[in-house]
Amino acid sequence: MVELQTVSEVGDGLPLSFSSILMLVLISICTLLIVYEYWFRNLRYVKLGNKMPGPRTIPLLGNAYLAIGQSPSEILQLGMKMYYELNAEVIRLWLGPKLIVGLMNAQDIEIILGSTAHLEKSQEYDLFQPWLGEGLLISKGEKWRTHRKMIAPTFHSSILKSFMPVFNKNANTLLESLKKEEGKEFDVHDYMSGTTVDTLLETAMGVKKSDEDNTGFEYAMAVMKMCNILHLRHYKFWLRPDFIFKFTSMWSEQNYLLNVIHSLTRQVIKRKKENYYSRESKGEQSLYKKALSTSRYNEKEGQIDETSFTYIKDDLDENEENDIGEKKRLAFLDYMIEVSHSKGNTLTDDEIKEEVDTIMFEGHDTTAAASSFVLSILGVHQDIQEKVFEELKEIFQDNLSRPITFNDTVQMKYLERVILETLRVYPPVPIIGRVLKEDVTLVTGNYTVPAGTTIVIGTMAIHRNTRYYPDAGKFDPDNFLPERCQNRPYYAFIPFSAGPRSCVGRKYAMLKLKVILASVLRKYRTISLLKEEDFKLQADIILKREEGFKIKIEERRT
Ligand code: HEM
Repeated sequence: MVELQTVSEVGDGLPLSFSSILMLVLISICTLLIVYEYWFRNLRYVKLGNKMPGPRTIPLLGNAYLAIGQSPSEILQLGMKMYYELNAEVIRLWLGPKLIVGLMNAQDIEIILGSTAHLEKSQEYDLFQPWLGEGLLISKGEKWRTHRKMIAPTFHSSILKSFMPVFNKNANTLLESLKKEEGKEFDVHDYMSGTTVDTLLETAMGVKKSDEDNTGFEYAMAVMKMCNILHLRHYKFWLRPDFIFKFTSMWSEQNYLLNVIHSLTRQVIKRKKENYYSRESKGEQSLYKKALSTSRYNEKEGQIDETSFTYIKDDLDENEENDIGEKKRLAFLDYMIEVSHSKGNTLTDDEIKEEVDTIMFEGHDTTAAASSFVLSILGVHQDIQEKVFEELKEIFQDNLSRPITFNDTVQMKYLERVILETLRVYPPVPIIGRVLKEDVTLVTGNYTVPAGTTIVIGTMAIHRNTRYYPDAGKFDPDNFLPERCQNRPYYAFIPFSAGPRSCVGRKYAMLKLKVILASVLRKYRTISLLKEEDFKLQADIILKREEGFKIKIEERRT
C-alpha cells in the first residue's frame, strides 16, 4: 500500500513525513528571519536609527503594527500621545525596514527646511502623482527649480492687491448663501470650500464663473474624498502598492474622482487658451506686454506701503526669485499660458495642467480648513471674537458692509493674530515629509540621521512644544504680539513650511482669509455648541474636525 504521507526521501533513504517537511521549512524560515534580523540590526543605517528614542519595535514590522486597525483620528491621537509620552524632540519609527524620523525642535527643523540640500519630498508624496503629475508640490531637481521661479512671482503682492474686488465679490456671495443657515447648527466647511474654489478660479486662474455654475462645490467634494483615499493609503501601508490598491473598491472611486477634478482643470485651461487665441487673432497686445506697461493695482486710496504687507517675517520676501520689481505682473495662469507661447519656451500643455491641479488643490483645501477652524474657535472663545469685532468696528466705523480695501486688511492686526494663532494650534498641513539624500547631524542629541531616512516634520507637534509656547494648549492670539515673536525661533512657527520650498501662496492665503473672515465676522456672531477640548481632530492630508466644522451663526444687530 502506498503511504500517503511520504512525499520525499533524503540521504540514507529514510522517508520524510509531511509534518517533518513542514517543520524543516519552518525552521529554515525562522533561521532566515533570525539571520536577516541580525544582518538588518547591524546595518549602519539601522544602528544610527536605533540611537534615537522611539517606541518598541517588533521584528520585520518595526512599528508598523501601531497603525493596524486605527482610524484617522486615532492615528493623530496616537502620534500626539507618543510625542508627549516619549517627551523627546526627535522620535524614530520603523515602518518595516524604512526609517522615519520625526523632528520637533526648531533648530533641527531649520537644518532640514532651511537648506537647499534637502528639498526632495518623501516617497509618501508619490501617491499624489496620478492627480498632480509632477506639479510644484512634488516635483524634483531642475524641474522644480525652474517652475518655482516661474510660479512664485505670480503671487507677488502687486498681483494679490488686484484680486481685492474678486475677494469682496465672493465674500458677498458667501454671505448671501449663509443666510439660510441663520440660527441653525451647520458645517461651515462646505461653504468655505466652495467659496475658496470659486475665488481661486477667478483670481489665480482668471476665469469667470457663471451664477448657476456649481463647479466649486463639486470639485471641493471630489478633492476631499481623494484626500481621504490618499491618507488611508499613507497609514494602511499595505494599500500603497498599485497592484494591491487596484483590487480594492477605492481604485474605481479614485478614477471617478480624478475625472471630476481633471475635468475642471482641463476646462479652465481650455477657456484660457481660447481667450489667448481670440486676443491674438484680433491683434491685441499680449497680456504680458500690457502688464509691463501698466500697474495692475489701482485702488482709490492711493499709494500702498509695500512693507505693510508683511504680516510676519517672511522668507518669500527674502527670496530673490520673488523680487520681480515692476516686471512680470501677471496672475498665475495668464502667465503660464503667455510663457508657453513665448519663443524658446518648453512649457508643455501637460506641465501647465499639473501646475493648475497643484495650485487648485494647495490653494483651496488649506485655506478652507484654516477659515473653518477660525470660525469654530471664535465660536468657543466669545471674548476673543468680541475683540475681533471691536477692531472691525473701528476700521469700518458706521459702514460695516462696505467693500474691504487692501489698506483695511493692513489694519486688521488683531484678526491677523487670531488667524496666526489658529494656524499654530490647528495647522492645516499637519505633516511635511522630506527624504534625506545625505547624512545629517541634528542639534538634538547630536544624532546622525542617515541618508535615505524619511524626515517627518509635525507642524502640530512643534507648534505645541512648550519650549516655544509655554502655555501651548491655550488659544491665545497674543502669542503673535511682535515681542513674543521676536523671542521665538523662526522655525517654531511653520504652518506654511519655511525655507526655499515653503508655500508660494501664503500671502494670497492671508489676504484672502482676512477678507473672507472680516466679511463674515462683521455681519455674524459665530457660536460653537462644542468646547474646544471636544473638537476631534482628524489627521488627514489636510487637518480637519472629524465631526465637521459645526457652528451656529447669529446676525449682529449694531
Ligand atoms: C492657509 C493656507 C495655506 C497653508 C496652511 C499652506 C501650507 C503649505 C505648506 C505647509 C506647504 C509645504 C508642503 C510640503 O512641503 O509638504 C505648502 C506648499 C505649497 N503651497 Fe501652500 N498653503 C496654504 C495656501 C496656499 C495657497 C492659497 C496656494 C496657492 C494659491 C498654495 C500653494 C502652494 C504650493 C504651490 C506649494 C508647493 C511649493 C513648493 O513645493 O515649491 N498654498 N503650502
